Amino acid sequence: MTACVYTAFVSRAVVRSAKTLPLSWTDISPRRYTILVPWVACYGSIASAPKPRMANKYPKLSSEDRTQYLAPLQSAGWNLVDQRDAITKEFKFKDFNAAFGFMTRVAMLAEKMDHHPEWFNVYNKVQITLSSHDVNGLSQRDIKLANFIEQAAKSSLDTQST
Ligand SMILES: C[C@H](O)[C@H](O)[C@H]1CNC2=NC(N)=NC(=O)C2=N1
Repeated sequence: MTACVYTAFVSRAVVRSAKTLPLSWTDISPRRYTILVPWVACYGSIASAPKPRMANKYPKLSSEDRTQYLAPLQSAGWNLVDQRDAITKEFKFKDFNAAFGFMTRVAMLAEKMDHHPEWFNVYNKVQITLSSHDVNGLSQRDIKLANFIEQAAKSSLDTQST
């Protein structure tokens, strides 16, 4: 940290003294080394500083969360996947155009959320599975995306085949 404070003070001097770029390390004058070494030390101290541990904004769903948020989705046709903590649902549309339009809308939000569905599309069918890698299971991210998917599918109701 001392190196960082020192570095801040000499920054201006570095800019002023760096009129020409050195051709090799041996061309750097001892004066410039006194500036360069603290820079390296400064970056080193920042890089090796322990990263503050932030509580996960989207932790794994608790059993209360599951009753509250998963149950309504299960009633809407989402199922738990065997052998892993994930949910899945298959949507069927009128044709490929309707299916792809739906996927496009979902893709927009997924990218914005940085949370992407595992999905499989053939013609008018779209199978979707949701899970969160960082918690190795279901989180609020999956709930948010699943609820949006439900809305997007509903708005394609006229194009959704039953
Ligand atoms: C590195 C990147 O931010 C992560 O891999 C994101 C991207 N998309 C993701 N999608 C899903 N479904 N789960 C994740 O945990 C996830 N994490």
